[in-house]
Amino acid sequence: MEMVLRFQGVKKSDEDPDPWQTTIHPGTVRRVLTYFRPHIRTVALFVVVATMEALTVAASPLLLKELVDNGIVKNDRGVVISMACLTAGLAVLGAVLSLVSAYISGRIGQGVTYDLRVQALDHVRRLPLAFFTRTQTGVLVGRLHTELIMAQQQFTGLLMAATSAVMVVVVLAELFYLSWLVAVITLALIPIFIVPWVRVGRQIQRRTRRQMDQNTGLGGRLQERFNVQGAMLSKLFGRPDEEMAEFADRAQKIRKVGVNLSVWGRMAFVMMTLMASLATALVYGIGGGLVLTGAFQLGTLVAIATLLGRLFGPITQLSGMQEIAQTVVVSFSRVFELLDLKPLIQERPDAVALAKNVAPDIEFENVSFRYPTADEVSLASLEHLRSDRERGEVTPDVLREVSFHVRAGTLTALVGPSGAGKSTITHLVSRLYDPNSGAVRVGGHDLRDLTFDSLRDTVGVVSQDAYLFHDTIRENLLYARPTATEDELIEACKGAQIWGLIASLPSGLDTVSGDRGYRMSGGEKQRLAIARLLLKAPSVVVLDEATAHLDSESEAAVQRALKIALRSRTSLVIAHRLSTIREANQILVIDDGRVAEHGTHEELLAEGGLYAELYHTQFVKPGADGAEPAELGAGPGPDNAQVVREGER
Ligand SMILES: Nc1ncnc2c1ncn2[C@@H]1O[C@H](COP(=O)(O)OP(=O)(O)OP(=O)(O)O)[C@@H](O)[C@H]1O
Repeated sequence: MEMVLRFQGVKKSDEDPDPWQTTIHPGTVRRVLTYFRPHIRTVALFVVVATMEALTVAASPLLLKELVDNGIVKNDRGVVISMACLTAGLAVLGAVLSLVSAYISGRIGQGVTYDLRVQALDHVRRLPLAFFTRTQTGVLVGRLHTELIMAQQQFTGLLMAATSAVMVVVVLAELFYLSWLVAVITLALIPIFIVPWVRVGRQIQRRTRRQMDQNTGLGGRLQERFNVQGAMLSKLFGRPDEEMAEFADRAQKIRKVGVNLSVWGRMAFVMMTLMASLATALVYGIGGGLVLTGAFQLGTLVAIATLLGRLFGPITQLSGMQEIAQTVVVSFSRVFELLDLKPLIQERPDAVALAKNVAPDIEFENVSFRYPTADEVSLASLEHLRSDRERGEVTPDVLREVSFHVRAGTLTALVGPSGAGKSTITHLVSRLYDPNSGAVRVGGHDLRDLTFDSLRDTVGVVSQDAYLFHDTIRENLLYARPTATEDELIEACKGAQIWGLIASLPSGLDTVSGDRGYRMSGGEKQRLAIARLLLKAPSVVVLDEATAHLDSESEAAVQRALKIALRSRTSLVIAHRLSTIREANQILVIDDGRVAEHGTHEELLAEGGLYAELYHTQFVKPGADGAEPAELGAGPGPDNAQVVREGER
């Protein structure tokens, strides 16, 4: 049976739907409890300390009774002093125990959420690229970070409420011991105080969750708009007034819920104080009368009044327990949702490693592929913009029955119209996706039979727009090989034709690069990526040549760097430069997800098919007799660096 947690009575008109109104699947609570198992000893210690704390709290009213009845009333100074000292001692002990229990409950709460956080981060790290292409980064970060912080706080609150449960039991037992009549009246009156309190608690919880959702939403939006690319896009295309209005609207909602929350928080405090005062008045009113009639001793009255003062805090805390528990379970279940996403790409238990330092061949055999649907790889709640219909929509095959063979140590160039499937082919070689049918083989092994480590070591990728972390150039390079020495780093940079630039920077390799550091040009970034590749020294290179216009100096430098990077390696290059295409051992012309033609430059030109057409319309400057070839997708540049043929390697 499914348990549906619904929080009724929320004004929804101008609010987003409440994501906390969530269906909890059977077994979720049990699954949350399994996270306690490793901390069971700490939980046991917590119960012991919480019980001791409750006993110290409960003992002091009895000492006060003794002080009044046998000290003050009987005029015995010794009893007064000793009971006062004992009460003070107990108060100190109670305070120490309270701190200890807060520490232990904090440890349990943090421990449980630590386990969940590490597990979730590890799992998300393994999810396929398709998951990240679909998911809104800000929302994912919110789910993994902000919401878990909230879960942890609530979790600690839940444990503190458990202390309250022990306290309520002990205090009620003592009340019955002192006067069963007062105890019964108290029990009867508790609901009158508790019902409004529960309502207030619920409002606070709901608003806290809404505040968190709104903060996460705004955080995600800021992250998207204020990174360098986002900021540039919004400066070039943005509609500043509308965007500002949207930000202001989100900020306004946060402000509104914040004001609301502070009022409800104050209301809780006022109610608590009011309840304690009313209870004290009631006890002294009724109990005072009983003392006058002789039914009660004065000490008993003082003890009961003190006890009641200590009952309300724990009871109010307990009354909010259900709401807190719901929040914890919902928070956890939102992380479980992520954990339950099965990575489409998995390593087989019997996976084998490829031989190291030997350039393998690459083979595509009848490979068909379509990009996975949103339902297959991601969660609706992390995508926001997609409709249910779109989520299940199956996209058409992007590759259809693709077969080709790249011999070991040779260069294959992929050319073809935009959207033909060239990048998709390279994605399959690095196993970012698995084919839907057919097989991709490297060194004779189906990629699905290889270990992730060995595939990662074997295949090196240089993309068009190489990504750099916001870190020093050194750290960005060491990412490829953490053990590289200074000399090896310099050697790689020299090979990639980027050392001249790095050496001229005041901080050299320690210059911070990336979005917020030293901004490298497209050509420089690609050469740094080539340096990273040289350090990694893979035996297969997958390269997407930059289409961006490079000045002739950069162009020549990139070509020289490539010449070194591709030497003795099996290479698959999405080629945009004529120099690369001409020098390739094999050219594959990709069109509409198929290999339309294959051969060398000369063979394909002679064939007079799609390649010849592409060559004449895009490779050769139109309109000029005997025109010089231009670079495909790049501006004209000297063809002074040649990628070596197999024989020259
Ligand atoms: N993540 C994705 N999800 C769904 N479809 C995708 C995805 N990535 C690419 N496609 C689609 O797959 C097809 C092939 O794309 P691909 O990037 O492989 O083409 P390409 O030949 O490399 O194009 P270009 O030269 O413009 O980079 C295109 O129709 C594209 O829209």
